[in-house]
Formats: sequence, C-alpha cells, structure tokens
Amino acid sequence: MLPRQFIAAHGGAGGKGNRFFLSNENRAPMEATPGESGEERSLQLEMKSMAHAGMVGFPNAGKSSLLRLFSNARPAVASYPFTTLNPHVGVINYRDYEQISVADIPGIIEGAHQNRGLGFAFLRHIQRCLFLLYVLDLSQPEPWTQFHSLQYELRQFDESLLHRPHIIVANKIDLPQAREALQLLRQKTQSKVIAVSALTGENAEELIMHLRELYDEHQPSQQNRKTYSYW
Ligand SMILES: Nc1nc2c(ncn2[C@@H]2O[C@H](COP(=O)(O)OP(=O)(O)OP(=O)(O)O)[C@@H](O)[C@H]2O)c(=O)[nH]1
Ligand SMILES: [Mg+2]
Repeated sequence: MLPRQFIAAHGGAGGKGNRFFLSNENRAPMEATPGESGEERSLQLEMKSMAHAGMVGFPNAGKSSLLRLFSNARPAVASYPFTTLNPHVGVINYRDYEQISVADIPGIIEGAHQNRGLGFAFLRHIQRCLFLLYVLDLSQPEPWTQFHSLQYELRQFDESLLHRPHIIVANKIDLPQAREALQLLRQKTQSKVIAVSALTGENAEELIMHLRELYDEHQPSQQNRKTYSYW
C-alpha cells in the first residue's frame, strides 16, 4: 500500500519570536526575526482511478456495454474497436446502500506492451483495484486465448496484477456458438467464469451478486454482510 500522506515540500525553519528577546532589561520585546523560506517544488500529479473492480478485455469484448448494464455510467458503445479512449468509472448501487465502483478502460490487444493498439499505459488505472474482471468475447474463436494474452500483457506491465483476485466475465452468451465456447473455456481455466450477455442482460444479476461477494471478501475494513440485493 502506498503511504497516504507525504511531505511535498518542507517549510522553512521558524524565526525567533518576541519571547526569544525577553530579558530583564526588556520585559516586552517587540523584536523578532523572520523565518527562513520554505522549499518550493513543482509537482505534476496524476490521479489514478481507484475503482473497486477493474475491467480488462480486448477491444469490442463488451466492457463498456457491461458498465452501462449494471451502473449509471454511460460510456460510448460501438461495434468498432477502441471505442473507449478514456477510462470510465461506474457505480453499482446495492439495496443496503453499499456501492461498488467498476472501471472500464480502453481495450488491450496482444502486443499492447510494445505500444500496439492504444498501448497498455491505461493499465495504471486498474493498479489499485481490489479485483479484476477479465471480459472475454465468447463469439470469438478460442476465447481462452484472449485470457492468456490479457494476462501476458498485464504481466509485462505489472506482475502483481496477476495475483489480484479475479473472475472471467464471458460476454456475448447470446450469440451462436457461444455456449460451446463457454464449455471449452471452463475446461481450460481454473478461474471462476460467469457467462453473461451485456446485450440481453442474461445473467447480469448473477454477475452483480458475485461482484458483491468479491467485494465483501476483499474489503478488509468492512464487516461482511450476508443479506443484500441489487436495486
Ligand atoms: N450480441 C452481443 N453484442 C454485444 C454484447 N456486449 C456488447 N456487444 C456489442 O459489441 C460491440 C462492442 O461493445 P463495447 O461495449 O463498445 O465494447 P468494449 O469492450 O467497450 O470496446 P472498446 O471500448 O473498443 O475496448 C458493440 O456493438 C456492442 O453492442 C453482448 O453481450 N452480445
Ligand atoms: Mg469500450
């Protein structure tokens, strides 16, 4: 964990106040010396989004569609890759007033670490997320290769991201052949897979509930709450 506070610039040493000049001769000194100047620094700060969950996926996998489905965020959705150019954060509201924020970042492609596509610098926005959602497109052949490529790119960026709790969100279950692909995907990975359709909303509830379980499990300061439901 990064320290929450740091000193950006030290103040200068204080001057001598009136009391310093107090003496038997001078019971009410009006003398004082000015303090030294403080340090001066120019800082450029970058805010990293701090969502609870971070979505990673290939372009067009449906990350923004999912965010629109379960939160109030309205990122653009379109049938061409790299629709999302900037990170978006959406908030899921639960009935017990708990809120989980989810970050949607631009699509990552194979070779992103060599600056292919939009590069992988956007991954910095998910570095502080408690858990990750790998969003895969089930309509693409061998969707598990997307998972491996995404993990490979994450590793190049920050190996610790691979140890982050995660689930696979297998999207586009409504499309032909998606169910067969899902079966194979499940055989080829040990990760938890939740199949959904951002288009029809199929299984959205299950995903939302599972996010809550992940959140309760990995939110150390919070007391786990057993009864909850989505708005
Ligand atoms: N059939 C079907 N289409 C979907 C589903 N989810 C998303 N799409 C479509 O897939 C396309 C891409 O969706 P986006 O949500 O923009 O994908 P993205 O992952 O945010 O893409 P980038 O921003 O380019 O990384 C759009 O045409 C969506 O309508 C789904 O579950 N089923
Ligand atoms: Mg998008």
